[in-house]
Amino acid sequence: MNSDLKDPKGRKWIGFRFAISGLGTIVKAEKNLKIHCAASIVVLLTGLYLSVSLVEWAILFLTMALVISFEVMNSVIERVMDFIHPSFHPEVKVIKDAAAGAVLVTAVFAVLIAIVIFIPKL
Ligand SMILES: Nc1ncnc2c1ncn2[C@@H]1O[C@H](COP(=O)(O)OP(=O)(O)OP(=O)(O)O)[C@@H](O)[C@H]1O
Repeated sequence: MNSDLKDPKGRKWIGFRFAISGLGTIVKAEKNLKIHCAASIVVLLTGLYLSVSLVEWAILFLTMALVISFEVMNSVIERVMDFIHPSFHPEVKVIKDAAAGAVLVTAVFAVLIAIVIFIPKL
């Protein structure tokens, strides 16, 4: 076991460090996640440029968190399925397609939210 885990002073940071490391690994490996992160940067810059309100910022932050989190979970599900069942199976297809569908739902609504917030300010 990692000796850091026994360090009572560092304990509260351990989960945080592992979480950042996990995110880094997934972002490096997944093209779609890089695209969502790039889109989030564009949204942040657009929000600054168009001076969106505090409530609009809150909605944009929530939306970006939702899309990125769903994409991370989609990648995790893909990896779990590849690990436990590397060969083709119709149920794996259903699971992976449904996980991808969940990301699609968040992405479509994120675009709608961006349109509703940004278009009237242009
Ligand atoms: N073991 C499998 N059994 C059945 N279908 C599979 C299997 N692996 C992948 N697929 C099909 O291929 C699609 C893409 O799966 P893959 O794991 O390659 O993800 P990906 O190419 O990273 O896709 P995404 O763009 O959603 O991240 C799945 O949605 C599913 O339809």
